[in-house]
Amino acid sequence: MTADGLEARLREIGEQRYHHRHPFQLMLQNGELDRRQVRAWALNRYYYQAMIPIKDASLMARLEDPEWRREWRTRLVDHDGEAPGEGGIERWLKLTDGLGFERELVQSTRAILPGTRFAVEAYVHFVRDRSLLEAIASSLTELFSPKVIGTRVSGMLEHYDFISEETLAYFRPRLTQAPRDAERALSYVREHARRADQQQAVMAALEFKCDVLWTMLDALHHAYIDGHVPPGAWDGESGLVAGATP
Ligand SMILES: O=C(O)c1cc(C(=O)O)c2c(n1)C(=O)C(=O)c1cc(C(=O)O)[nH]c1-2
Repeated sequence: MTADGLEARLREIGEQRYHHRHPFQLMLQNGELDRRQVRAWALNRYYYQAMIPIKDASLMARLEDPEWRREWRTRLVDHDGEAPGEGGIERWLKLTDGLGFERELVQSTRAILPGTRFAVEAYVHFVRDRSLLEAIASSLTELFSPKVIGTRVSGMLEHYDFISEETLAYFRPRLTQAPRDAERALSYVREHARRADQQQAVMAALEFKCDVLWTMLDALHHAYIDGHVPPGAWDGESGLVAGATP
């Protein structure tokens, strides 16, 4: 397959399997969730945010070219910031603050769903254990994130009176960071996946990553929409600051 052919296949995988199609995502953007369900989403997704720089640090440690390490380093800065109080993780905490969560509960991650934990850990392990090409390819879901983020942000602002531009501040920089990161990862993959077996591995890596994101939303759906909250996971009430609207 040519590089263009491979890119077209990758875009097809995203169209079919990315979480923009997940029922929980559709309910979130269409205003069909209650405050408790939106809280559960923010609480669980914190774990993804917190682990992204850890997976990127492990990926970066395997990049032998300083040029590529410099490129990848910006991802760590985007999430961790250059100083305390900055960066994506901190902005995600602004969202959980806005939803009334105590930071201690969020940052401890003790109340997240086991499904969230297993899915996110699987991503971190995949990036650590597979080839560098597969690790980089697994970040390519970001080709599709600006669109789903745009729909999610405008839907949430329209439908939920407990959500504001300020609490959703996490997503604004992602609209420029994600395309930049995805373009770099895509150019790496186009250049390095030449043989058929490499191209198959790249497509499988993207499918795996779509499954990670899908599984995170499945876990939320099962617990907080179907009502099967696993033992030990957030019960919908605890961990809120005194005076937060239930
Ligand atoms: O809101 C979203 O739908 C969404 C999706 C994804 C993604 O496609 O993996 C990421 C993000 N957000 C995100 O904010 C982010 O920092 C991020 C990093 C990565 C990655 O795989 O390295 N994906 C994503």
